[in-house]
Amino acid sequence: MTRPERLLTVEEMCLHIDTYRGTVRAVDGVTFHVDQGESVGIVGESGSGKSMTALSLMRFTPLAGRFTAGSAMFQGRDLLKLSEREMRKIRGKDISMVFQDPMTFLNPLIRIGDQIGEVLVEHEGLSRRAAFNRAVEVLRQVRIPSPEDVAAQYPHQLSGGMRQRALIAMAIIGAPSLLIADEPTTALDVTVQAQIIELLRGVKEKHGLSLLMITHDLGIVAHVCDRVYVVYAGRIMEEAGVFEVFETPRHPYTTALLSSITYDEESGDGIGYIEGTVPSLIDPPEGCRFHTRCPAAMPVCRRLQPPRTRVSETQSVYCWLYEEAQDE
Ligand SMILES: Nc1ncnc2c1ncn2[C@@H]1O[C@H](COP(=O)(O)OP(=O)(O)OP(=O)(O)O)[C@@H](O)[C@H]1O
Ligand code: NI
Repeated sequence: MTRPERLLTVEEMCLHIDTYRGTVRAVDGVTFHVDQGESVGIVGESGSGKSMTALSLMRFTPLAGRFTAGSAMFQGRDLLKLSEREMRKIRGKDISMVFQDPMTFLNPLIRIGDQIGEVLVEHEGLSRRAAFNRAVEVLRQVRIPSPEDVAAQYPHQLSGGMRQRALIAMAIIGAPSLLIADEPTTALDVTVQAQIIELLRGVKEKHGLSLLMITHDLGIVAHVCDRVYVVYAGRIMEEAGVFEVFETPRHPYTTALLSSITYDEESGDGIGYIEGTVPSLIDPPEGCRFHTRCPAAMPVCRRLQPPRTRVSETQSVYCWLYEEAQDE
């Protein structure tokens, strides 16, 4: 078996944001990777640092944010250290991103076709007209009906689902090798959600790109991802192949997340929501971040951050339950 090529390697990445209330450790020592052609999920509750992890890779982080440690190697370069000018060459061309709310990214004053074509004007030197025509083609690829008409429209003239399709068109027109999608369906109707997820899957296959899917929804992970990282309060708790995460979850947090989604099955009972909320990342718990909500917490969990324990080729867990030397 040939080893797939590594596309992105993030090691011990820390993004700290200074606020008037203190420093938010939004991403706090996160290690993960994405291989060529792979679809990787980052899943966790609200406030876990998923978006900040994604935005860090695009360097769309808040002004008050600082990378205090770590690296994010992409095609031989550390994304965390590039200048804004170098990043601009990468965005849209090598790495692109789809957001939860397309309106935060689409310019309301520019025609859809011109916005989508912009990356070709900027990076490939195409004329406005040629770029517009290519945009129409890509709008067709993402199955927008009457793409010529839509390309000439403005964002507010489109429905939410169509806007998200347009954003996906914009994300793929530059043929990036990595597409990051941050909760791309959360703001959409349920039926439209399924269509957008299917579209992303299709786009990934067709263009052979890698997908980093940020979501709180394990259903989407099951549907789209090859592997997944479970995050909590700015740290990774577990990483696993998509079957492993459902069949043999190891971390108590992963188990809790899984039980929180089984409620809508036949019986309707057994609602296992996770008690409590994600702690403030200004003054997060010592030791394992999850110990304050963990049913299996031991004294060591309160004091020391658990190391990574490998349990299979593709599964690792950061939990003292799996560490031999836990009585240190
Ligand atoms: N601009 C900002 N300034 C300061 N803190 C921020 C800022 N944006 C986010 N945070 C904080 O960073 C932490 C991580 O937030 P993030 O948005 O990455 O979480 P998330 O996992 O994406 O959650 P959600 O599922 O709600 O999108 C949170 O504690 C949040 O309050
Ligand atoms: Ni988010």
